[in-house]
Amino acid sequence: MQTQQITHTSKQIAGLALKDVELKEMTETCDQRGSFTETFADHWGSGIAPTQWSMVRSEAHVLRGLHIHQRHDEYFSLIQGHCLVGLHDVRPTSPTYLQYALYELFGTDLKAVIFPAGLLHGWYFYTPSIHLQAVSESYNNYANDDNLGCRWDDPALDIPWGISNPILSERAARFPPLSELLVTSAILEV
Ligand SMILES: Cc1cn([C@H]2C[C@H](O)[C@@H](COP(=O)(O)OP(=O)(O)O[C@H]3O[C@H](C)C(=O)[C@H](O)[C@H]3O)O2)c(=O)[nH]c1=O
Repeated sequence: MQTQQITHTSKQIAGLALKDVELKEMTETCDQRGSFTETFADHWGSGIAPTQWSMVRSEAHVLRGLHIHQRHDEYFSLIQGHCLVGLHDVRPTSPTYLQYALYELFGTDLKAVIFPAGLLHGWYFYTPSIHLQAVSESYNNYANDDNLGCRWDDPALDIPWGISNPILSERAARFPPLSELLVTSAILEV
């Protein structure tokens, strides 16, 4: 059995270890045909029970988010490309409330960021990329009433993205600052 030679390591590059957030390592087993990697298994005990899996392609310089969901947990794994995953904790009862975490992921070092409801999250892609995403509540259920967001570059988030003028969706370009999101939503009352 061979394992993939890792040239770039997917890891947290800034911020704190946020409560209940996991960077899950995977084992890519290689042979002469290619490789095989388990990307999720119930027995990992990761604390998320996915009800929907999605595969997402992104162009270079795209930033998706920041979004917040108050009911569902989420799983993110980069399969191909190079990206950043930014998180900001807005759970008032969390010991890491209002702290952030920033991860740099490479498709050549498969890892998953798994995080609970109540964390603002977004992903930036340096190169054309493909990622897997899983949620514990399906989009057809949460889209209309649990899908808020805030500006990705609000200084109050503290996230050191190190990028400028990413490509956003029209909706994300209109997102309010964090302070407005916290006031206009019920996040502070959770
Ligand atoms: C999320 C989703 C979207 N869609 C459709 C709806 C739109 O026509 C299109 C793009 O959706 P959206 O602009 O919401 O996608 P993102 O901005 O990439 O949102 C995603 O990334 C951020 C960071 C998140 O937190 C969202 O939960 C996550 O799914 O795909 C679906 O058909 N199913 C889905 O589950």
